[in-house]
Amino acid sequence: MEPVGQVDALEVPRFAGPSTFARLPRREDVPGFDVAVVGAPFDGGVSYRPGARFGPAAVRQGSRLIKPYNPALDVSPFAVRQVVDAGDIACNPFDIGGALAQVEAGLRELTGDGATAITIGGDHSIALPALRAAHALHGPVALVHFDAHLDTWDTYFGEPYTHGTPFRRAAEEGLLMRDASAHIGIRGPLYDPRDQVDDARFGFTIVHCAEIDDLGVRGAAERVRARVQDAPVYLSVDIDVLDPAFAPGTGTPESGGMTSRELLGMLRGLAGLNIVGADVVEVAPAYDHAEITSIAAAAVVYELLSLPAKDRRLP
Ligand SMILES: N=C(N)NCCCC(=O)O
Ligand SMILES: [Zn+2]
Ligand SMILES: [Zn+2]
Repeated sequence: MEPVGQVDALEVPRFAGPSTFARLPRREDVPGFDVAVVGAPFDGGVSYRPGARFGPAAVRQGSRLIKPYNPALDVSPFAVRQVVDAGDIACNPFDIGGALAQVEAGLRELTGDGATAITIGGDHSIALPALRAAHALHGPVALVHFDAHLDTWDTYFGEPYTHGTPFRRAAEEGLLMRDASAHIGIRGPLYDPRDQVDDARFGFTIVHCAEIDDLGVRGAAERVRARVQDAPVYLSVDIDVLDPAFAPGTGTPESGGMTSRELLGMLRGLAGLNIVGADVVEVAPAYDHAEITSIAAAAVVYELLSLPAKDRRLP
């Protein structure tokens, strides 16, 4: 059966009707699916500005202009696989551990029959249960992590589960392959020089944001490809990897970031990797202007949906 695609924007105006991601069908509207876009509206792990709980709704709204054909990768991602919007996972806003368990259970349920999920956060703490769910299916994964921040810190106020700590927990829990993961876009002040030593110990290499000036987008993508090779990849995009000019609507903005063109170009440069799961997190729409951040995040999700579709082209 042909996949059910988007509502036709030449028949029903883009601004009309329900706000599913890219105006795709809801999970319950089709018999089955290959890929689910799902919201994890939880922001109980933030250290600064709150509001990422409204990220999923804002990214859906920011996705209304997306069209079916992606010329940059020469694919029609919604024609070669059934992509659905699976709604939001209900997350307890008063219980971090409970919310993370709900995200893990929600993702396991969605992906148990071989589908993949792209999760829209929510703050970055939701990447930990997403990695747990990916690990349950694939074993240890290579993490490709776009962010201004390392997010491998230990605790905040003594708390282990926060948006600054998911990848330390993931390494401790054995969810990551040894020496296969990479951070891209890192910049800004650290707490201590040892932060980077700890980070390396957890198996990460860093493509610092300023290095992209010298390596170029293609060179930076090459470094990531060489690092992960054919490992199962979990791809996590903290929208604050973009400069605040390109993503003002986020909780912990850092000056001197990537342009959205660089980020989209780097994602396209990762076509062919074995991506088993992904997220886009930290969109906090209360700080956004003119949907700049949510449109960028929606474009990131679109590229993520296009990457595996590249291998599944219609004849
Ligand atoms: N935005 C994320 N995920 N992490 C930022 C942590 C910044 C801090 O140490 O407060
Ligand atoms: Zn960040
Ligand atoms: Zn982060």
